[in-house]
Amino acid sequence: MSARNILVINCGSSSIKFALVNEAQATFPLQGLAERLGSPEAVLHWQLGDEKQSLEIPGAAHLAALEQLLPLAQEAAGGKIDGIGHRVVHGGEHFTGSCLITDEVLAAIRANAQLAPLHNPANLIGIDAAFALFAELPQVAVFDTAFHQTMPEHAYRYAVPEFLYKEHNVRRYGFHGTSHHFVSKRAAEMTNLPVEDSCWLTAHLGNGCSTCAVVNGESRDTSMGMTPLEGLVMGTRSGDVDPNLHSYLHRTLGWSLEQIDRMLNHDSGLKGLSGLSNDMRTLYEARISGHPGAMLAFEVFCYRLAKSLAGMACALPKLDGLIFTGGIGENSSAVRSRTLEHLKLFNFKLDEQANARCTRGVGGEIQAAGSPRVLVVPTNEERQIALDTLALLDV
Ligand SMILES: Nc1ncnc2c1ncn2[C@@H]1O[C@H](COP(=O)(O)OP(=O)(O)O)[C@@H](O)[C@H]1O
Ligand SMILES: CC(=O)OP(=O)(O)O
Ligand SMILES: [Mg+2]
Repeated sequence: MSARNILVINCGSSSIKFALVNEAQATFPLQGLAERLGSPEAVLHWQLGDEKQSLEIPGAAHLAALEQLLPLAQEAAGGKIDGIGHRVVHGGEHFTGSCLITDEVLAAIRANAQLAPLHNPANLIGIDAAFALFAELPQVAVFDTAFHQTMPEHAYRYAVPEFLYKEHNVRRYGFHGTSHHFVSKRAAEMTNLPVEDSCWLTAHLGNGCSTCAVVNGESRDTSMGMTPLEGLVMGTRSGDVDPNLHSYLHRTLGWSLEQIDRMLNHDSGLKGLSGLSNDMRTLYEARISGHPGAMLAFEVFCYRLAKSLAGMACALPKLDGLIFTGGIGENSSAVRSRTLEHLKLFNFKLDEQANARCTRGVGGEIQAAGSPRVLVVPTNEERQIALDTLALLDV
């Protein structure tokens, strides 16, 4: 049997990420596809226009993009795609692992759309488009939430009346599980520690940001909650605010729930604090030239991240290393450095040369001699999705 090709589709709220993975090689040569779309990267990031980054998401734009992309992907794979893996953000309590997509699975994903309104509807567009074009291929859903189903009840329950959990699914789920899982496994490999006897704090810092405590290969706690809004400061999301903010804004300003949701999900975070941008690269430049909003956004981001990591440490019996990943975690030596300055009690110290070297896909250990281990580990959610898909094609 020749090595199989897996197409990975990650339809996000404002972008479609896309990869082709061949089981015999770490990266699939995507030249054909990359050239046709004018991108030299192996994992293509197809950004939808800025004007589309809103709640009124343009199903049509996602669909149109996929209708153009999928045939090109098939061509790039030499006409042979053996399975399709989809990132699905919210699987609720229903899914503790990846699974083949059936009608029942699709119904369960639709039922969870309320809990991840920015993500699940976009994920469903990807699945529908792939079924329309490749009806005969097995398709697999890989859930952001599945890795966190090992959290103990004291970590996943909110202190609200029990019936809200039992009858209405109100609990913490956690997200970015594919990434936290991938980087913690990879960190164990990089340090020659057995996955089943190693403990990590992970910080996934992309557009969405979350921390996780990983004990012996399992998630024990994470900063995101019922939806991907809880926890850290993110690109456009506020992270934690006082839950009374909703009623306060409603009573004092007359804002509707939709307005408040929109403000917290789209107009807050780095963008709201800086008044400038949700992009850490822009904020970095602006901060150097003294932009007060950019300086404040950077400081709040790093302090809140440090505070979350310190909290996550409660779930660990020991610490083998702190891992930075995601676009910001992998590239911003300034964020890594400033965050660790807030964690003095942990004795973290960085080797600033090693810290500066870790960017653009270069990972490694960055702590100074004698400090607890700190690693930069490039994440690869697409590869983990491909591996899960291959495993399900075998059963
Ligand atoms: N060189 C860099 N320095 C600082 N931040 C960076 C750099 N490259 C990318 N980023 C940041 O990474 C974030 C996007 O991360 P990414 O993991 O690609 O997001 P997504 O959640 O969409 O997968 C953006 O805030 C971007 O500014
Ligand atoms: C769950 C989540 O926040 O995902 P992303 O970072 O892709 O927005
Ligand atoms: Mg991401």
